[in-house]
Amino acid sequence: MSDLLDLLDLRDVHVVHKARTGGLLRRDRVYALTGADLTVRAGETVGVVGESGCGKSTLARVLVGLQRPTAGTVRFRGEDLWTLPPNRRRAMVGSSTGMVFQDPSTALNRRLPVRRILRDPLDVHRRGTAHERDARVRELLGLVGLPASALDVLPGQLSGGQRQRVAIARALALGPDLLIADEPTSALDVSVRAQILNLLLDLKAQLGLALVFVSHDIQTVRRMSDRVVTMYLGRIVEQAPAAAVPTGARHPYTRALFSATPGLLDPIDPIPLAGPVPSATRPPSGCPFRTRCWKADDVCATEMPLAQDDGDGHLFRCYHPVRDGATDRELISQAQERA
Ligand SMILES: Nc1ncnc2c1ncn2[C@@H]1O[C@H](COP(=O)(O)OP(=O)(O)OP(=O)(O)O)[C@@H](O)[C@H]1O
Repeated sequence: MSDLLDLLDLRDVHVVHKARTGGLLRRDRVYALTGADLTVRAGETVGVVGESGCGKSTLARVLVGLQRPTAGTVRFRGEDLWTLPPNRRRAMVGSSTGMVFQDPSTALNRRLPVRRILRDPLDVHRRGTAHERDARVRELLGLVGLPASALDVLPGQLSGGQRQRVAIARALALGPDLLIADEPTSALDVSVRAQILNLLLDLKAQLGLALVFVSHDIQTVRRMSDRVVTMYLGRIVEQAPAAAVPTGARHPYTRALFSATPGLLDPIDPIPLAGPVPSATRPPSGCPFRTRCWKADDVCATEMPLAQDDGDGHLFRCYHPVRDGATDRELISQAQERA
């Protein structure tokens, strides 16, 4: 049931790519996103974590209407996006969402001065008079903490951090309700990462934005988010209030992922997992994590478990969830025994 605070609602969304993974003539199906259910509410920050290739960017692209799902529905403020006429869909998504990509060097047109980069979305969407657009461009620069002197420079003349500020300003140009940041700091020097993360948090508070934040850096995700979404091999396996992660996480994979992050938990070693991540072209039947999970048994191979609700928006899909209050030491010894 959706309510007025729901901005985006994904129901049973699948994305299957065709890719040449097995030689020139063979095109395999890559199951990038499978059966995703996710609601993003106004003003909240949702962090998305998971190993490389688990479908985080695909999910982000679906959320901003850049990726059409193979199946399932994407509702934006209650409207089924992919049944709208293309012009309406683009206008709706374009003015209500903004996307910040990993690498501002490739995301910004190198030949255009900052002024043109920021004017462009306002011109395309015909926002206000020429005078108002110029004023908005100056306002955007101020919002991201850049001086007016940056208006006439090319992206190449700016530092990486300044370029990412320009990319954020551009994503904010049309006054979106939702900002999606896909690894927004991983291409930046370590010294400026915290500044960009703090800028995103300030903007979110100042403008009342919802923020979807995708990152490999799960410590940062946890610190920045209200809710943490864990993905594994194209599936959302858990969504938990950030305060409940990691020790209150119920899915074995979330526990294992966080246990591998130095400094977060007490244990000396990460929870050992069996074998590698299976291929997204041939995901295992049932729960995709079962081939590596120390708790898996025959039932896990049957079908994907239904989502269980732990209250307070905490959902997980597992036949053998981690017991509430289980310590990581306990989980490590269980996993070692099973190995
Ligand atoms: N256009 C595409 N064509 C074929 N396969 C694709 C395409 N885009 C993504 N994939 C595959 O879909 C799966 C999910 O990719 P995705 O980029 O969403 O993962 P990710 O979690 O964001 O990875 P990373 O953290 O490395 O960016 C991967 O197996 C990837 O190789």
